[in-house]
Amino acid sequence: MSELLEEMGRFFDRRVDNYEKHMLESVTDSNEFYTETARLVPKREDLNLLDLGCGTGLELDEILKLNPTINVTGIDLSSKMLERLKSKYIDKADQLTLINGSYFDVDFGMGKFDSALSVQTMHHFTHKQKVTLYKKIYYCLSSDGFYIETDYIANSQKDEDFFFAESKRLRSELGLTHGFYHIDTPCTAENQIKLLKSAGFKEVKLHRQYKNTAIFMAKKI
Ligand SMILES: C[S@@+](CC[C@H](N)C(=O)[O-])C[C@H]1O[C@@H](n2cnc3c(N)ncnc32)[C@H](O)[C@@H]1O
Repeated sequence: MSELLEEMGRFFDRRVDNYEKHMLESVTDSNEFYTETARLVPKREDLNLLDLGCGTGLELDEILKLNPTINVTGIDLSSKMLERLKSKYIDKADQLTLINGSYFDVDFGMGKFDSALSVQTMHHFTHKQKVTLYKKIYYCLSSDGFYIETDYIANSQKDEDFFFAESKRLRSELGLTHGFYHIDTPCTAENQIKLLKSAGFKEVKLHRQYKNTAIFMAKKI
């Protein structure tokens, strides 16, 4: 496989050692969006949270400070990222269920979670893939549950179109017809809201927008 596009899990497996340093020191506004995301998670005893693309747990570092009794199901394609997360929280092992797989394939169940969230992982998928996934998230939430998405966003439709065209061009040049590869295809905040609403979420708000990252809150009812 050309190094131009790396398979998603392998991309993060290979970068695990420098991952947290990179996110915390080089990604614009990361000093704010992790803490703000954590602030939105309800503070209730024994809350059940689904974390999609949990990685090494940067958002969980903040969430666990505020919600020490939280139960987290974390799903990630990269086994190395999950190993790192596990080693950080040996003392919280009974609160963490870690699943090495794709959140497109893993069954989330029905009404099992009080909240779901994803941080910096959804900007790799098409509109159609996202709506399919958002429907799964919708069904796995309890009736008063909500989904928080913190993600890299495109600042205009022109930028979004450019990212998707580049992804299509590279995939076509490399003959990649399926599978997840690491290439950024962020959507505008407006499109994100439309996609979440079309999956069934009743109230979708842009909670906060930073330079290249936005936090969305999508309520089930
Ligand atoms: C940029 S990292 C974000 C990790 C963590 N949420 C954070 O903010 O530090 C993106 C993560 O999403 C995971 N990921 C990407 N696509 C995935 C998929 N289809 N299923 C599960 N995990 C996925 C990657 O393996 C990676 O760990």
